[in-house]
Parts: sequence; C-alpha cells; structure tokens
Amino acid sequence: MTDTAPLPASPLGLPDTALVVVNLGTPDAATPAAVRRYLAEFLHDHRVVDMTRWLWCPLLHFVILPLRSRPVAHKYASIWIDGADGGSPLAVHTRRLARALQAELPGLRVVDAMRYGQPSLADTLERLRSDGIRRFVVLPLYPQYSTSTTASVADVVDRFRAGAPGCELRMLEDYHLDPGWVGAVADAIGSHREREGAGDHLLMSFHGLPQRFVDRGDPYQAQCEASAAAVAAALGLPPDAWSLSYQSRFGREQWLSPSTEDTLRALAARGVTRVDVVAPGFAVDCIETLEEIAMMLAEGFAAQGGQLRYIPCLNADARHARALASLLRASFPDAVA
Ligand SMILES: C=CC1=C(C)c2cc3[nH]c(cc4nc(cc5[nH]c(cc1n2)c(C)c5CCC(=O)O)C(CCC(=O)O)=C4C)c(C)c3C=C
Ligand SMILES: [Fe+2]
Ligand SMILES: [Fe+2]
Repeated sequence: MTDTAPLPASPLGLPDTALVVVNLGTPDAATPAAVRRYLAEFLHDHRVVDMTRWLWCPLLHFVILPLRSRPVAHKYASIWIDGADGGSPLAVHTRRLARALQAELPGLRVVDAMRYGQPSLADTLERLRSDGIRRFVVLPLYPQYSTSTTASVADVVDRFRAGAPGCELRMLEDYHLDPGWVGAVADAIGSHREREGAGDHLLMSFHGLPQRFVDRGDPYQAQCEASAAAVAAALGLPPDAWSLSYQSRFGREQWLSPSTEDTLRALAARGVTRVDVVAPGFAVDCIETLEEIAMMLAEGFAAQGGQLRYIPCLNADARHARALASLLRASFPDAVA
C-alpha cells in the first residue's frame, strides 16, 4: 500500500480512480486444452506450490497436467453457464458482481480481473493506466487472507507499481470480520432457512490449504475460524448446531482438517440427516462449490441416507455489493466516495 498526496480530479470529469475486483481465475472453455492452460499458469505460481522446480516441473508437465486436464474439463462442463453472458461460473459471477459494484460506486470505474487466465490482472492494470487512470483500489475477492491467494495478487500489484511511477495503488488485504460482510452471509443463510426450513446442522466449508502454510504463519485458518464464529453468532446458533471444515484437498501432503467429506461422514454416522452447507470463503460460486459440494458431496451424503442442502455464495446479490461498497468506502475514504 502506498500513501501519496491526493491526486487531482480528471479534467474531463471522467473517473480517475478504478476499482479492480480480482478473483482467482478459471478456464475460458470447458475443454482439456483450456483447463491445461489455466492449471499450468496457476500451478506454476510459487505462492501456490513452493516445491523446488527441479521436482515440481516434471511432475506438473508429465503427470498432473496430462492426467488432470480431461477429468477437470468434464467437471467444468457440468457447471458451465450457457448464453451470451455465460462461461465458467467463477467468471460469470465475478463479472456480475463487478457490475453490481459499479452501480453502488458510480464515481469509480469498476472492472473485474483474474489472477490467472483472462481478463488478466496485469493486463487490466496496464490498460487502465493507458486509459488515464492513476489511482487504483484493488479488491481481491478472498474474505480470508492467505499467502497462496491474496499475497499472489499483491505480487502482481507490486510489480505494476514498480513500473508505474505516479500511480497510487491500494489493496484490501482481507475482510473476514467485516460486519457488513458477516451480516450478508448470515442473511443469506437466514433467508435459506426461512424458505426451506432450518436444517439439523449448518456446515461452513472453506477451501483447504496445506497445513505447512499455516505452520509457517499464514493467518488463513485463524481467519476462517473467526469468520465462521462471527456468522454463527450473527445467526444466534449454539456451538453444537454448526461446524467448520475444509474442502478441495490437492496432492498428498497434510492439509487443514477436518475435511468436509469426513465431517459429513461423521454427521451421517451421528444420525444427522439434513445438513445445510455454506461456503463463506468463496465470494462467488465456482467449481469447488457447485461441482464439489452441491454435486459430489451431496451425492455422497445422500448415499449415506442424508440430505445436503447447498446455500449459494453471495455472488452478485445486492446485499453483497452493498457490503463490499461500504467496506471500501470505510477502508479508503479518500479514494472511494
Ligand atoms: C496447491 C494447490 C492449491 C492451493 C494451495 C489452493 C489454495 C486456494 N484456492 C482457493 C480458491 C479456489 N481454488 C480453486 C480451484 C483450484 N484450486 C486448486 C489448487 C490449490 N488451491 C486447483 C488445482 C484448482 C482447480 C480445480 C482443480 O483442478 O481441481 C477455485 C475455483 C476456480 C474455478 O475455476 O472455479 C477457487 C475459488 C483458495 C481460497 C485457496 C487458499 C486459501
Ligand atoms: Fe514448468
Ligand atoms: Fe484452490
């Protein structure tokens, strides 16, 4: 983050400040070739996989990409959104959320960008600069900070800043306890419970992370725990009515526990039949929520005699856009009016 003197307003009255809403990224087609391109970029990031390249590159190029691209493309195909404004759910919902934020913040130019794939964050920052933007607010759509996600966005922002003298860049690091965001998540769960009746248990499932990252100081797990406790408190849930788990394990090393799959199995074994599952670490729905939770884990839980009811992410809901707009106004009062 930099703090330079306030910039003058654009002489043409056009917005001189851009809000760049950044998400992880996703393939641009549900094909093995597009998935391979996306995974290759993502899994080459040292923030995501820090193994020495002598070991990792052969494993990635000769084992993981050839074996993973086709089955993962099938998964994307099962959740792909059709139509002119369609695509991978992560891209579609991020784009729609950026539009909803534009309506909330008419004084800024709001654009969406991706850390991996298109529209690329690095290219987006350059394009905005060539359009005359000199002040940038970057909002990574990760409520909880992790070096594997937020810090990787910061790497791109830092590289751009180094080559863009005269530009002012600020970035929000996390919003895991922001009252507006906690309230929006609790409201979404509350609306689901009003519509469908409350389940017997609420499971809050977060994306996992190698345990090693947390052991060396990544605050992600502590922030997930704090977010989940705040959402449960906003709903007035007693401790035995909810739990927290981690999904989307990748590779063989130890990841955060308990896993969502094991937690569902334990709930089924205890005779808990109707479980509501929400994913508060994901700002918008994506392969990890729609395919992994709402399809695969729901099928597995049904086979154990239970019913898993997935509560969608906040996506482009007005309450999500309102919460994020208020958070940005409070965090950057001189840039976001
Ligand atoms: C070592 C591998 C991975 C780490 C570390 C990791 C951390 C991490 N990821 C998210 C959010 C998302 N991940 C998504 C997909 C995804 N994640 C990994 C691997 C790691 N993630 C892979 C290989 C994939 C692609 C799908 C697959 O091949 O199984 C997504 C969804 C993308 C989409 O297109 O829908 C999100 C979002 C967080 C928050 C996080 C650390 C906290
Ligand atoms: Fe490589
Ligand atoms: Fe991931």
